[in-house]
Amino acid sequence: MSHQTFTREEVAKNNTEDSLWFIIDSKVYDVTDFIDAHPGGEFVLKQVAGADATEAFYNLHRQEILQKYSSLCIGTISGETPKVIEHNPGDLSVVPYGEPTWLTPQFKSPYYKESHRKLQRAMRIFVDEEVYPVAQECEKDGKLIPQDLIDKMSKKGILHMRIGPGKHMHGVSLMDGVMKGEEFDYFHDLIVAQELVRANARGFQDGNMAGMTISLTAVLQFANNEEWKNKIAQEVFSGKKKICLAITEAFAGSDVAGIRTTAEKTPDGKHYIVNGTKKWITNGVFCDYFVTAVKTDKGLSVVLIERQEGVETEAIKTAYSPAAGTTFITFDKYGLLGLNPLSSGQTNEVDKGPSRIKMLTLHSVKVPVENLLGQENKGMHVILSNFNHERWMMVCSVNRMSRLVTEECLKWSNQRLVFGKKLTDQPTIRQKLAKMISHCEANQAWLENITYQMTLMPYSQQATHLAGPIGLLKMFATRSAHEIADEAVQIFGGRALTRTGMGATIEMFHRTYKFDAILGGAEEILGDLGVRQALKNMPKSML
Ligand code: HEM
Repeated sequence: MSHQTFTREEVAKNNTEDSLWFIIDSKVYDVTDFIDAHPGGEFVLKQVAGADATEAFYNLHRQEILQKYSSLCIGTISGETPKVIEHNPGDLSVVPYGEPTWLTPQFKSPYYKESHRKLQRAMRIFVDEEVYPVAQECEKDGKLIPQDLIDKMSKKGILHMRIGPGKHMHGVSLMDGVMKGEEFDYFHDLIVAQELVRANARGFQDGNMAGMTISLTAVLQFANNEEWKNKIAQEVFSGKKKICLAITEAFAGSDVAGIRTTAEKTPDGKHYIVNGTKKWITNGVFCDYFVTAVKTDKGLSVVLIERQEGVETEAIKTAYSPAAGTTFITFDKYGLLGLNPLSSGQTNEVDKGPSRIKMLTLHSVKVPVENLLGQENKGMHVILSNFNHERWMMVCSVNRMSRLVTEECLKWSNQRLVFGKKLTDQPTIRQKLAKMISHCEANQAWLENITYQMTLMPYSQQATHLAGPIGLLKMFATRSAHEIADEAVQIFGGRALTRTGMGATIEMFHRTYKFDAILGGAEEILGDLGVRQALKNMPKSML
């Protein structure tokens, strides 16, 4: 920005098409060459030529637009200081309730130590500078996450952190030495999950290695060969290979026991031959490894299948961006013929429109028996073992996104003028905001309480005591998301229905919050789980 200063009289003289200036927040903008390109049209700009357009501008745009178009700014009004607060990478929100209580200067929290604060700050800067711009682009174009960003995350230990605390963190330096992997606990885990959500792109959010967070854990906990386990873990943590969880099928969603994909042992007992299909597999379109639930002779088993002959992946069109890489998978020894065989590393693009499906068609899915995870026919234990962490992570994310939406509503209703008044002057709008804030705060407080219990319990005890509360919390968090999405649309009106402009975040949230209400266990199933677990602990005697 130029440091030239002008008087308001000088600006007023530049009020024609040949020289069109105006003032926004004591800064002078020369939009003469921008008139034709302005998405809101030239007419509105001519109406404020030479004048102070601050109120008109903030009634229609967000602050970031001025940062993006900063080259239009030619100086400031002499003797005046801009009032609008600009957001810099790493900054905390100054909007009330824009951050959870522990990040609000006036409040204290018993849960967070210095290492949590340091990690939060480092993650915030990384997300603002590196993840956000990529996420926005991928979300828009339907592109898959670029390898370059995966490499950066790997170097900072973010891929390690996303699996949660554990032995895999030992010896890992996090965020260029901000803390040691050994110190990493579930509150650090919560921070990583909530900061990543701020990239504000729901499809990309899942495309950003969500598959790994729910599948690599099975390899780390249940691999039957230490050397093989370390090889897979090393490949995935370095970002060279991608892994996902393949459980659900057209025939089996929350009712995992209903899966129909079969794994038959070869006569020599050295391999399984896998046949079947898997649906809604997050990241499947670009993965090298699939942690797959299969039916073996006497029950369920879990095997790691490598992308190979007979594995075919096909992107599914969903309500959110193809950046998520949601997949339909076929394990078929006959496969489909005549389609382009592509290796996962060859493309980071999913076409849009009718031809956007990329298939990987190879032949014969032969899985070495060494790839069995846990014991044969005891796969249910493997599958269930990660559900709690997955659901807890989803609560971290959906609640942070709900907060972001609430923050957007607070900002918008405080700047938008309707009938000559701010939206916040209307009691009905304040009621909506009250409801949204309360849902965010209630969920975060419950989440932190459960997280604290997690820090004190080994994983086996978490399954016994926390599966129910986590189920109930996830149900509540997604019911809250439903309420928040609904109220946010009413506050933003027509702008909540367009994918660009002021209401873009609201439109995306309203279109996609249901992913969280379904994935990882549907609301109804989780509510039921929570109550059934509580009933199990009811005293036997009459009360
Ligand atoms: C440097 C100054 C300005 C820039 C860089 C700018 C840029 C933009 C951009 C990028 C949009 C697309 C919507 C969005 O992303 O939010 C937009 C929309 C719009 N702009 Fe501007 N604008 C400027 C000043 C103004 C002023 C002073 C007015 C009115 C007096 C105005 C009126 C509008 C209108 C009516 C729309 C359509 C908004 C809607 O339907 O929601 N713009 N502008």
